[in-house]
Amino acid sequence: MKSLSELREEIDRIDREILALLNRRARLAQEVGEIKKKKGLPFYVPGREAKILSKLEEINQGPLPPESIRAIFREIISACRALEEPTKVAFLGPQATFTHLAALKHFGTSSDLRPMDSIQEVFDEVEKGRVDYGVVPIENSIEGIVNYTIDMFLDTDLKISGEIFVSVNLHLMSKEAELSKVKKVYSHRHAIAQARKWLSENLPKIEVEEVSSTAKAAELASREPGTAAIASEAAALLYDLNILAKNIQELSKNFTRFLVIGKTDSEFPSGRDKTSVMFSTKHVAGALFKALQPFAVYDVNLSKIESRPTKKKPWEYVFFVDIEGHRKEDRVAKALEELKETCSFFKILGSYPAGFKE
Ligand SMILES: C=C(O[C@@H]1C=C(C(=O)O)C=C[C@H]1O)C(=O)O
Repeated sequence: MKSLSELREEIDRIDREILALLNRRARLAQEVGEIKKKKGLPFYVPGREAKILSKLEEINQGPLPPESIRAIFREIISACRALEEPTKVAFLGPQATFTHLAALKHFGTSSDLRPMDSIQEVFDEVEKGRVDYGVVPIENSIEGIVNYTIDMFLDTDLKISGEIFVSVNLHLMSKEAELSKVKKVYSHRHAIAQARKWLSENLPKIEVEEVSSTAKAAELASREPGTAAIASEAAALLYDLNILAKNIQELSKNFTRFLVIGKTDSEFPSGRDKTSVMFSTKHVAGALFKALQPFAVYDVNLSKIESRPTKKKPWEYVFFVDIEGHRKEDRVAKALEELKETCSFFKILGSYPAGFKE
């Protein structure tokens, strides 16, 4: 068996090799950047990045688990991209919200991440070209759709270029060191709903106040003695709070799904893509059935359907549908073409690499 010092020497040697390889990779990415600049192509190619990650996952033999491989390579890619220019990303702030975690998970720490006060502001920043992309929440696995985000697509021409899943682990945190000192709890509406059972069992008579985000709740709890927040671990770190109870959400498997919005979708198919469309049907019997039939005919799996009021005329609806596959794949293209023919309104919101649910 090798001694401790021998093992450490070998690790140091390997680290030097990794460093040299990382810089070789970075120089190649810079060359790619030069070519893209000359051709006027966007530097960020989400489909290519997703393909790199899934290929590495495929060949990985461990012991590192796939989520570690993805996290490490996300950072490598983020750093390589930043050599050209850090990708500018607006997200629903403040710092340490779950949307911030989603943006970090997708774009890496070498990106220029900018917190915004509202979902509307994230859309505005992208539309005005002040940032390259935006990250907004779209649905939670327990609470369902984020109406505000989905309705924004009625009024914008922005496209979807990515999706991100973040597992929501909610903790009760406070400046206080004991639960008995907590007299009031702050959090976001969704987080309060997800922790309702725990609250009624453990803090039954306590005032609970809704605020705009879990991070805002943590900030308030850091300033007001006798209060606590339900928020993420990142918020506890940022605001230096004690975690008094861990994982107080009702279901241990609780995810929020986020969308990346931009001026274009992800044109480059990654091999594991989704496509989102919105449409309205004519007011005739069987219209929705006819609209969705092409998906069955061309064997295209539908992963979500949501209907929302158009807000123009009462009782008129627009449907939002997510399907598996890229709009450039033959069967998807055919199904979408046929769907379009049956609709009074139809728009492709974008094709993008499917997010990883870890
Ligand atoms: C290097 C490229 O440009 C960017 C950086 C990538 C990387 O570092 O791997 C991948 C895709 C692009 O977002 C490329 O397109 O290959």
